[in-house]
Amino acid sequence: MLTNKPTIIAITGASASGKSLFAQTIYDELFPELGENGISIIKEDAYYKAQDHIPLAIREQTNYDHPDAFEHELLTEQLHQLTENKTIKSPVYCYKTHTRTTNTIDIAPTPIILVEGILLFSNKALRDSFNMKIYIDTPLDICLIRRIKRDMVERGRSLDSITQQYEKTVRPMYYQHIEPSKSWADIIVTRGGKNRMAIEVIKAKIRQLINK
Ligand SMILES: Nc1ncnc2c1ncn2[C@@H]1O[C@H](COP(=O)(O)OP(=O)(O)O)[C@@H](O)[C@H]1O
Ligand SMILES: Nc1ccn([C@@H]2O[C@H](COP(=O)(O)O)[C@@H](O)[C@H]2O)c(=O)n1
Repeated sequence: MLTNKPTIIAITGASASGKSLFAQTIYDELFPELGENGISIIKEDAYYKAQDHIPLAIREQTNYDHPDAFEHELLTEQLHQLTENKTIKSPVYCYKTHTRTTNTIDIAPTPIILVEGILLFSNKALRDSFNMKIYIDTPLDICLIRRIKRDMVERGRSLDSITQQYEKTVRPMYYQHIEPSKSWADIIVTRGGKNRMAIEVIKAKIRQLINK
């Protein structure tokens, strides 16, 4: 049971810019002090729309870099529930089948909630849920190299499918929707998930929020 409303910290930026690594590093380094009742991570990717009703070959063509690919209303509603001290059932997404699994994960309210994803600032109601907005600003060519390596190993993709998707949707949507959303950020973090000074600054701010 929380006595104060959670602080919700959004971490956005291009695909493979280092959002997950940045969030996970802050989580791991604060976990010994805060414990599992102190800090949690929510991934925007979990809120990609379910596509069970669409054949797999068609799902492979979906534009996953457009705001309409996400159920942002559900994410906004669930963040609101967390601020009301309620436990949520967060969806679980599968990048191989391009839809949600039948599972959900229970996430209880914690004083600090890190939310990470590519289009967190694209929806006003969602954006207004955040107490702190961080943009990870990594050059797009670096992101592409990281994405190729990651998606081949972790998301079951071929080099051909990664480069086709990159040209068709990932790159254009970055310039249309993600890069302009930088203007909503309170803090811009250069380079990515290993910017040590940025990690220390955010950790210090979180400690201050927890101890006040
Ligand atoms: N600063 C960095 N230096 C080297 N590798 C990085 C750095 N930041 C992230 N990575 C790696 O790049 C890949 C994509 O990073 P990830 O955090 O998953 O990006 P995102 O969540 O923004 O899509 C991962 O394999 C991650 O370990
Ligand atoms: N079925 C899907 C769903 C999403 N993607 C890609 O994931 C990217 C966002 O996730 P990051 O961890 O990289 O931020 C996004 O760029 C989508 O293109 C996908 O390929 N397939």
